[in-house]
Formats: sequence, structure tokens, C-alpha cells
Amino acid sequence: MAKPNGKEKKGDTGLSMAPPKICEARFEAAIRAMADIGILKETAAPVLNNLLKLFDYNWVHIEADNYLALADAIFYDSDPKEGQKRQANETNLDADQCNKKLKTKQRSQNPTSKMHGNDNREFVEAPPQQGRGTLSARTVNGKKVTRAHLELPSSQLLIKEPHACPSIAEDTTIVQNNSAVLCHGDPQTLEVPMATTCPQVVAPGTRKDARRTSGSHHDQKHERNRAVACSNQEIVSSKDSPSNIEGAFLDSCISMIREPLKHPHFYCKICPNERMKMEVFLTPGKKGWGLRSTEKLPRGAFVCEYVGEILTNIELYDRTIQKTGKAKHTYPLLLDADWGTEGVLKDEEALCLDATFYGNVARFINHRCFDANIIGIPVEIETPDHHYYHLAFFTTRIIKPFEELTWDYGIDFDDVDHPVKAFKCRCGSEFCRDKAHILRSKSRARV
Ligand SMILES: C[S@@+](CC[C@H](N)C(=O)[O-])C[C@H]1O[C@@H](n2cnc3c(N)ncnc32)[C@H](O)[C@@H]1O
Repeated sequence: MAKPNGKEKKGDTGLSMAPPKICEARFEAAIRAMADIGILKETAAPVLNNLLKLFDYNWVHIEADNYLALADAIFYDSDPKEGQKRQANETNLDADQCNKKLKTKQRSQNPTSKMHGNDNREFVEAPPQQGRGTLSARTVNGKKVTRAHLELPSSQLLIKEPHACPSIAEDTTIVQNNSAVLCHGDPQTLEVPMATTCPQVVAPGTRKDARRTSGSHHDQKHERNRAVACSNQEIVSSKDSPSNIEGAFLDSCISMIREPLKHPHFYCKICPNERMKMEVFLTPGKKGWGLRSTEKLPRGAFVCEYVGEILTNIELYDRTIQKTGKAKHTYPLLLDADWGTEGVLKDEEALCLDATFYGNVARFINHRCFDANIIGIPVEIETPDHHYYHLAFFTTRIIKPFEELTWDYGIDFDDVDHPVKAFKCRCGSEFCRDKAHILRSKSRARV
């Protein structure tokens, strides 16, 4: 008997009995669809039977996309190479469709106050993001292979990090719609050379920085390599001269798309992101909450991205002024990695992130002068506009389990002219830049 969803169970019909009318009609319709594209019934029927078994007689999968799974299975059975080419073509189509979707989504976002990263993601409790997507199954040389179309949240579109790997089941082939990826549920990462620049969390009142008129970080002459991780397999590059990806990495990207059968497994057993468990904890040193990993982390491990609302500097400044004296902790981050290279930016144009109301665990990362154990690396994803990028945190050295993760906000503690003071630094580093606070602490200790 046919189930409401078209599923037919052997037990319902009896093995020797003819399939019920509804399935017979569906069977014939599938054969007709194949005949329309020049496939003989003798070829199509046995493959269809196999496919039905694979899909547990769920016709929905077989009829989807005008019998795409069936056509593919036939192609694979008759000529695996041809089947791969066909799949590669579909892959490109899928990628285009997905990119369109992503663009539409971006356009529909609130232009004045957006989340940096995943839409609607809230801090602390937010689980690691899993890309949304669809799964379809097909037979490859008689083996069931699941194909996943992932639409990944933008905050997961990141950079190459040798350990960044997916938690994808072993029979899953990933068709990536975005090229540069990191974190859970993702198969492939990109190797992008980047130099650390100095994006900073702004202490309340680093209005001087916000105006970008001066500030120590602006004077630093970094060679600012950029990772431009665009959708659809475009990566890149150095700031002044966009370069191309080349060599083994490019070859493997092409191969993943064109020869998916060579890359059936993406399950990674060593990826630290798979095991990494972040913990927000109350620091003993009056810094408020902090962040740590319960696991040992290798050097260079991706930790997380800084997520917050995207504001202009004017908006951030207004918020800061309103909060002054009330907020104990503040959560802004200037997207200033490129400031100073194009003359003076207007405050209405310069961007920053504010994790006060929306954010992720990164908002709990405390500051440590100079010898912090993580660094923020700017990553451009949606747009090559250097004023808007994501900030990805990576470990600078091996981190012991439960060691606090710290990041050098780059605060100028000597900026005493500003009406709103930075916090008193309690980082404990021997390189602490908050000299005034150290002196005060020492004289208090003497008394
Ligand atoms: C991005 S938040 C970090 C999380 C914060 N500790 C909390 O409890 O939410 C930045 C704020 O943490 C505090 N903070 C961070 N690093 C500090 C440090 N080295 N010394 C003292 N306070 C610190 C300051 O109040 C600062 O405004």
C-alpha cells in the first residue's frame, strides 16, 4: 500500500505482488522522463529499482528536480566519468543559485544595524553554527552517496587553517557553495597568507582612534596582506596586487568540484575545532568574565570570530557617550585594519562592531598587553571593501586546557586627554602598557 508520501513498503504489498497503481504510475512517469532525455527503459528500469531501494521507496527524492537523482545514477552506472562531469556542471549551477540566495539575503539585511556574522546569533548560548543546506542521495558505483548543498553562514566563511575541518558523516560529499570555510560542518578550507594586523577593541573613549587622526596602530607599517574570501571559489590576496591562488591548493579545489568521487571523505579526526569546547568563566583578577578552552589548543588554531552589530563610528561614539559611567564592560571593536591607507575616513563611513547587545563568545575575551595568546586576523568575505571584514581569532602558541584566552586590544593607555578613560588594565603581563595603573598598584602595595 502506498504511504501518504508515496513510500511503499515491501511488507505492505508482498514481494510477489505488483506494485500499487500509484507507484506503477510513478514508475512509468520516471521511465518516460528518462526516455525524454534518450535513455532506454531497459537501462533506466534497473537503476530506478536500485534507487528506490536506496531511498527506501521514497519517491520524493527520485522525483525531485525532474528525476535528477535517477538521471545521475544512470550516468554513473553507464559511464562514471561522464557522471562526474555532469555532477560538476550541476555543482556550478548549484553554486550560482546559492550565491544568488546569499546576495539576496545580504541585501535584505537591515542596512543600519546588522549582525556581523550569522543572522540572529546571540552570544554565549549560541551553538557552533551549522550551515543550512539540503541533502540529496545518489548511487555511485552501487554505493549510496549523500550530497550536501551547504549554505553556510557568513561567519563561517573563513580562511585556511590546517586543522579546520568538518564534522560530516563519512558518506557525505560536500558541494561547496562558498570557497573559504571554517568551523563545524564544513569540509574544505583555504590557505590564504595573511599578516596579522591590529584591529582593536576600543576602550571607552578612544574617540581619538575613532577619528583616525592618529593612534599608535595607525603608525605601524604593517604589510597588510589580506584574505579576500569571496564566494564561489575566489580567494585572494595581497592588498595592493590581488594575486591568484595557485599550485596544489588550487588543483585540489578544482579536483573537488570536477572529480568529487576522488574526495568522498571529509571526516576529520584531528580538527581541534571539532573538540574545542569554550567556557565563559569568572576571572579571579577583577576583569569580569573571561573565555577559555577546556582543551589544549595547538598553535595557530582557529578559536572564534568576533561577532557584533556593525555600526559606524558615529553610532558607536553615541552609544559610548550614553553608556559612560554606567557600563562596567564594553564590547566594541574598530574595523580599522585598513585605516590610514586611503587618507582620512569620515566617521560616518568608518565601521566597527559592537558586541554589547549581539555577539558570541568572543565578547568575553579579555585584554592582555602584548603577549596575549590569541591574535585577531582580518578576513574579507562578502566584499573586498577593506573597511568591512570579519575578525578571526587564532592562537599564537600552544594553549593549556583552562588557560584564559587573551587578546591585545591595542589600547593606548597613555591617551589621558580623552574624557572617557580606558579600563585599568589588570592583564598581569610584564609588558603591561597601563603604566599609571601599575604605579598606583605598586604605591598602594607599599602603603
Ligand atoms: C570585551 S569585554 C571582555 C569581557 C568582560 N570581562 C566581561 O565580563 O564581559 C571588555 C571589558 O572587559 C574588561 N577587561 C578586559 N580586559 C581587561 C584587563 N586586562 N584588565 C581589566 N579589565 C579588563 C574591561 O571592563 C573591558 O571593558
